[in-house]
Amino acid sequence: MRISEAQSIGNWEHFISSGECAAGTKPVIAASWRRCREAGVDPMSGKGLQVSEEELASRLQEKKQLLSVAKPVMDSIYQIIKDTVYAIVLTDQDGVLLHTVLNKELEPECVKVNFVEGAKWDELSVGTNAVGTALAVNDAVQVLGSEHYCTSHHAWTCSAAPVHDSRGNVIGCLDLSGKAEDVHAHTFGVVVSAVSSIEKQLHMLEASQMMHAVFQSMQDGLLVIDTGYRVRHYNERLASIFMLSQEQMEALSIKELLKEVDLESVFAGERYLSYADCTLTVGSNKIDCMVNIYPFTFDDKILGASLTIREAGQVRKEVNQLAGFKANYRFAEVITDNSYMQGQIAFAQRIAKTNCTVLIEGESGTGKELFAQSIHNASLRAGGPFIAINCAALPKDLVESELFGYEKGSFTGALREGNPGKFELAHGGTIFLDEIGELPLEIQAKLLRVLDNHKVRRIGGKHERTLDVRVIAATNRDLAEEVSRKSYRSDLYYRLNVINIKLLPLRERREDIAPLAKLFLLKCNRDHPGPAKRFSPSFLKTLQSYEWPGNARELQNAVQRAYYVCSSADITHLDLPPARTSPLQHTNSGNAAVPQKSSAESPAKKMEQIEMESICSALKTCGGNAVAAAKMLGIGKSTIYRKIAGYGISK
Ligand SMILES: Nc1ncnc2c1ncn2[C@@H]1O[C@H](COP(=O)(O)OP(=O)(O)OP(=O)(O)O)[C@@H](O)[C@H]1O
Repeated sequence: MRISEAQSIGNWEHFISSGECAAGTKPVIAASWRRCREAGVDPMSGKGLQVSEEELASRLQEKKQLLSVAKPVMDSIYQIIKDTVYAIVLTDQDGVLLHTVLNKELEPECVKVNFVEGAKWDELSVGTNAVGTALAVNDAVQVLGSEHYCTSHHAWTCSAAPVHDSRGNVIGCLDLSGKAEDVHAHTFGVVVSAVSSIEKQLHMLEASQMMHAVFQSMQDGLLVIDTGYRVRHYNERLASIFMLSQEQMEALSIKELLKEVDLESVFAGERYLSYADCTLTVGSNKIDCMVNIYPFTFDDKILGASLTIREAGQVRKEVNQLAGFKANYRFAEVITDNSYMQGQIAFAQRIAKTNCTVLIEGESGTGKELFAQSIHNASLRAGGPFIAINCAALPKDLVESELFGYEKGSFTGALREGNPGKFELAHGGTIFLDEIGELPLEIQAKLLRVLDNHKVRRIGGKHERTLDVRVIAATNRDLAEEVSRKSYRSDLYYRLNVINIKLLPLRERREDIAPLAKLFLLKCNRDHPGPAKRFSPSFLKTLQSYEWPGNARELQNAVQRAYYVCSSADITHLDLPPARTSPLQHTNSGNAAVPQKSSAESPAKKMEQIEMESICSALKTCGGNAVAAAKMLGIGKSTIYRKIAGYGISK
């Protein structure tokens, strides 16, 4: 119940003289008076304490966001009360006035008690007052006339409520102060509801800033459009994917951009659309992207859609990293004591830095892929993918789609979304086309076009994609010979053969047998726990006397096999399979992948017999699976296919 003004003054005088609170003093006021008395506040003073200009500037800066939200609210309150003698004041959490909106009539009164911007109105400075007390008790407070601790404020009536941030911390205080005789029952309610509106807006601002940060920090491009196909929001990542300025982004034609996408069905109410692979049109640019589309609703009505857009190149880069499409070997790991091979390494190191197409010739297992990987790793595109593809291992009718990709529905069996080819996957890196001699003639023409203009058109595709891919091809066939027999396109051969590297078979660089064998043993010892094994002189001698038609790969497998078979620390010739212990004559053939034909009695003939039998038995063990059989024998896939055909073995 409200007490009379006279009674209220009596209560104040009683407290000031005795320190006792008379009955009828509001508890919140009584508690404040006691705090003020204890702190030694002078009841005869009551002037706001002015902070320095620098301090005020820094406090204003700190409360920029609060001010931006509170000022319009204060202005709209002022519009309602402008004909009354009132001041609307915003302070920070320490009670320092940051912003005031007031009726001119009140100005002199405010100046008298220093109720102006930059003055501090906490309890300690000016005793009980709505701002100071609301901040002290963290609650909305109304202080009427002589409830103020200092006599100079007894002509005032003030209502104030603290403002909180989203975590509940007090960050300021809103106050409505006027003449005591103008006291109005609704003032307190106005302050409380204005503060609640300020707090809600602050929370929304915080949430929207959080959303903005999430938006901008996304690795994907984000685009929000409305059902009228207008751009509503986008993040910087998207502008950088599209390579557009802010103005260009805002003027973007969504219909043109998303002409491949069925937006109508999104707006018609389908929940979600996912385009695994989609070409976006930005002006004259075509950008391959992965696009997800999610509609957004308000009051159950679809207002638009949000799109997440990832550059296909970026996705592929990540997939390449995860799937291990990278080159492991470097030139430092290529072992050779042969001077010709050392020259080839030096040459390959030099040309690695260029973007030239390279053709590596050599028998199976001589280290062609090792060279290709080393060239990639020594090149400027070492950070990009290294995609190896064996042209001989691909079914003829799939070579084109594997190399160049296909669009959705381009042929029976094509994936719904379409698929990028190996050339696209190699964008920014190197493609290694092994067994290039096996490429069907019609694909040779298409490959030639790609090499000439660096553009790829997927099967069923409408546009060409420009790619940055270095091509390294390899063959164990004599391509020049194939060209002269017209079974290989001469133009493609010359286009591939810009840089030529020839690798010698192992039998023509026998000095490499021992170092390579030692390297392979070192790897075995490193990969297996337990005491290290070593070669006996008899083992190395036997290795030297063998022809190694499967070259380094065959040697590697022979060493690995011996390592596993050998039960002691010394690996001897007895740990080699019988074929490797029967010495062969040197054939001295430069590119002989298939053993040379000779008389029925020759050791080479015997070797062929052994080889054929080994292949048959491996095929039998592997249920006719040539790839598994090749693995078992330690020879390349293409080698086994060639030998199966050469010996006329039926799987
Ligand atoms: N000079 C070398 N130094 C170290 N390792 C080698 C060397 N040459 C070949 N190797 C090893 O031999 C194996 C076969 O090499 P690679 O796969 O490069 O041969 P390739 O000529 O590409 O064979 P294919 O034509 O059958 O595909 C690999 O494990 C490789 O590491």
